[in-house]
Amino acid sequence: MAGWNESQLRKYNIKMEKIPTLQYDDPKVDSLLTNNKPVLIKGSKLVSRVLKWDLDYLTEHMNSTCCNVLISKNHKFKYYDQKKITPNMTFKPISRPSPMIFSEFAKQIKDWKKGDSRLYMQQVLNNSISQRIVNDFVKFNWDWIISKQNVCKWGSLTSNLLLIAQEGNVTPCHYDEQQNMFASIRGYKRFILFPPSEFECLYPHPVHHPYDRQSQVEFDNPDYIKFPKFKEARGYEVIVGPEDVLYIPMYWFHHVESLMHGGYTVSINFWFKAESVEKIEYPLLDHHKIVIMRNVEKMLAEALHDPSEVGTMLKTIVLGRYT
Ligand SMILES: O=C(O)C(=O)[C@H]1CC[C@@H](C(=O)O)C1
Ligand SMILES: [Zn+2]
Repeated sequence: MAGWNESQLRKYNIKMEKIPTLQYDDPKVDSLLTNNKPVLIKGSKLVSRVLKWDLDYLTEHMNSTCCNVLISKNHKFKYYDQKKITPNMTFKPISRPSPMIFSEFAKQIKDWKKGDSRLYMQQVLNNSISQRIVNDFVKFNWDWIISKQNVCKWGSLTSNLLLIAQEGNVTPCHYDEQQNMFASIRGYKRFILFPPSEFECLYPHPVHHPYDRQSQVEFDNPDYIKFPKFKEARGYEVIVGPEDVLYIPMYWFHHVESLMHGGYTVSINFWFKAESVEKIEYPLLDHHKIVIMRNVEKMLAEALHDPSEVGTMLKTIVLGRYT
């Protein structure tokens, strides 16, 4: 019995294949990881000793800790970079930070009624959290995850994000610039992943926009006039359940949703810097091309002293000359 069913998934008009699911000791796991290919890994026991991290336990041990909570008028929690909001910009994000102490967050989740704003806790785990949480943190299967970090020659572990979502919460499609091992502690999450080569079908916002790295396409109501290639996007789908670990390769786009009617979910991710020493070899990999495009946007904005002129100059370079 899977513990979930198709009726709990939001419906999108996207072509999707499955992501391979392998046992942690299957040698194919390392070959997928080292080739930047997603894989769902079972049996690693990465977070098995913290399965007790439910709202009651965390309230008891994080009670008065102030945590980073996002609040949204709908079910979407689209990340934005505060530092990229300029004074003359009219930017109205769907979700916004609303820091609160853990016990308040837990209470609002429990008392939530349809129509209320939704909440999503996304709290970086550091030693300012309670001693008990720190004690639990050291019980992760560090030997296993460090062995993966080494076999893939990833850089340092930069952070762990503790994620507590209400059922049905959605993190819209975006990519990150770090390697990610994503572990589920409670509940089920559906991931739709797209390789970096799908960049032109997913239309991420310009680099200097606060929504940098986030797709402009509303999956539940795509604007096929503005984003015609979205029709051709080919994704990969996987359901991540308790104790599963999903490898999300850097620069792979991902849409994440906590299954509807599945209760709240508790997850934790492990973000690693990319290769410690990544020598660029040819032919370039698809994610290298995203890095190059990002550098072109950054360099042009720097040279023009005005990010709003970047699009005009790129059109001048391309239209009628490279098209
Ligand atoms: O781990 C990542 O890369 C993310 O995007 C996290 C931020 C929101 C989380 C979610 O599960 O909804 C996933
Ligand atoms: Zn992400």
